[in-house]
Amino acid sequence: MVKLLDIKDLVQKIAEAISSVLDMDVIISDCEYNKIADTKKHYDLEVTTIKDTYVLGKVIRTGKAVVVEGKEYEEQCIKCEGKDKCNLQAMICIPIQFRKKTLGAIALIAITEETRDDLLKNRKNLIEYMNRMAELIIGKVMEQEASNNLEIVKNQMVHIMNSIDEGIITLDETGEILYVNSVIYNFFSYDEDYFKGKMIREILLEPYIEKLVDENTSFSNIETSIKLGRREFHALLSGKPMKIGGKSSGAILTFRNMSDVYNVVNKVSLNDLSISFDSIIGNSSEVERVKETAKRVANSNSTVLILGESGTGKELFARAIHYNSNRKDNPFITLNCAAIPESLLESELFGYEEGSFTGAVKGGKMGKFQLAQGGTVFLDEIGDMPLHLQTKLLRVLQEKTVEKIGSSKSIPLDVRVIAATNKKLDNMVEDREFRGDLYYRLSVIPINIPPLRNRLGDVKILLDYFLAQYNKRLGKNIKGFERDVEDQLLMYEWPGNVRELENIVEYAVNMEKSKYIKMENIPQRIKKNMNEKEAIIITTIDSLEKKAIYDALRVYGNNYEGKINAAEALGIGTATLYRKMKKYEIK
Ligand SMILES: Nc1ncnc2c1ncn2[C@@H]1O[C@H](COP(=O)(O)OP(=O)(O)OP(=O)(O)O)[C@@H](O)[C@H]1O
Repeated sequence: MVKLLDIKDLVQKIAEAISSVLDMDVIISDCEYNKIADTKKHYDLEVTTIKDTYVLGKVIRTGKAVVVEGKEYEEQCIKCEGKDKCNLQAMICIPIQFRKKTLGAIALIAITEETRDDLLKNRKNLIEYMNRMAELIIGKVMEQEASNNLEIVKNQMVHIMNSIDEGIITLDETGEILYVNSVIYNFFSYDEDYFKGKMIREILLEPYIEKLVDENTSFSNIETSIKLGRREFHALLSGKPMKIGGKSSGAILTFRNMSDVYNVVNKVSLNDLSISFDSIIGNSSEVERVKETAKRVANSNSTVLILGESGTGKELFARAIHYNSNRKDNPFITLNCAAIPESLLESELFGYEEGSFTGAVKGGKMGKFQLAQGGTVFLDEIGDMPLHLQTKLLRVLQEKTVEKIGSSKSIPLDVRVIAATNKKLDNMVEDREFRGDLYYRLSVIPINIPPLRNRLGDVKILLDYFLAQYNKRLGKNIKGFERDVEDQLLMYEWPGNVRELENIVEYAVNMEKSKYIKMENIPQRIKKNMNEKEAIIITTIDSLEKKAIYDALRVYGNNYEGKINAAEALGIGTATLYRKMKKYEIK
């Protein structure tokens, strides 16, 4: 609530205006007995504070007007200790009221006989006139209140705009900058006034902004940069026209700092996939060795090429390398080169500008390299990358910059590349299916993950690990595998490597109702594998030889000529045949 004290100067002016028109003195008090105005024209009593014992005090207390016809008639005056110094002849005192509350009072004081007579004669008109003056004061109070409220709202708006993470610039309908929030001016270490009054095109020349200002066309998420001096604010820009009462009144631009965009990406990719080397299970010397190499190179920026069959854990290693490097707080972005149609792969990798091809999304798109800024790009199945993109990838790796499709602007990159494949890249290089120069560029640090069948010693620990994992996930308490099940799993060759093992455990834990996993919950192919082994009857070389001789003699006959032909068919000499027939007792 605004107080009269807040508009003291104005109230004093009103008091002086009344005083000079009527040639009387005016004193105005607020409801807290502060003297707000005093014309001091003829009045002798030095009023510094208003006392509630004064007539003014009484009017404030009661909210009712008082007319004093002379000091000797008014109780307040009779009791007043300053009455001897007071040359008051008559007075009209009215309350200033607003929303049924008394905000103060106005006293009109006549000092001379002449003005006393005037005052008393015209008391009705004067009270009316003073009421108008009180209304004028109230009007000013309301104005002040509205302007205070406006100021509060404005301050709140500025506070809100400065507390959000996005940069904001507001424009008038000609494109002149009205307001810039702290994200923008702090970034450039300028103060707000540097921007105010400039035309937006002086700091940012974008066709979208021209269209926004001229045609009220909104846009969103355009990648752009404001360059001032040596600093560059790299952002995703959106713009919306502002309308007040249906009338166009400028526009608002919002800038999402690219590093914040990357952080969001990072948070998404961090969700549940941040892993350490400890979550790579295996105690075979092969796995230990690979882990050791990966740990050692984690903090280097060199490109890593991970080779290994499908399901051996290539992506797991790539993640462990990233999350154990000093890039761990930045994004880990994966792209499976085999899973994306060739036509889309290029734009997924490098991004594109709006309108660069049919079907391009409005506003363009950032490629994986850009999204991984400061972090790591994992290019899975790199062996499936088409040759023309291999050339482009090589350029990106060498120049450490990327150009979006349809743009000639180079964006500097700080990205580490980890590539992986289950193909024999060296053979592909020989067959000219993979560029040799890219192969050498990628395989600065080669890491070979051996297939599970070459480290069957890891199977037991992996089975126990995944059993515990799926018990936890599925809320079960399966203690282990029945003896014959475990024997079979330990002997299986795992063509699908760890992924296959994990899937088998997941299935079994899902299906098993007892405390130990039984044979019936193990896929047929593993049992088949075993059955096939069991069905093979291993025979000795001698018995095979005996059978071959026997069969040949049955075909060619056991006479002299038959034996010559049989020996020839068996690929041995006739003498040898006679010797072996003797040995095997074939008559
Ligand atoms: N040593 C390991 N310890 C724990 N889990 C593993 C291990 N190796 C692989 N896995 C798990 O096996 C599954 C397959 O691993 P991953 O995807 O890393 O293999 P990949 O070699 O990249 O496969 P692909 O070539 O098919 O992409 C994942 O669920 C992974 O967590």
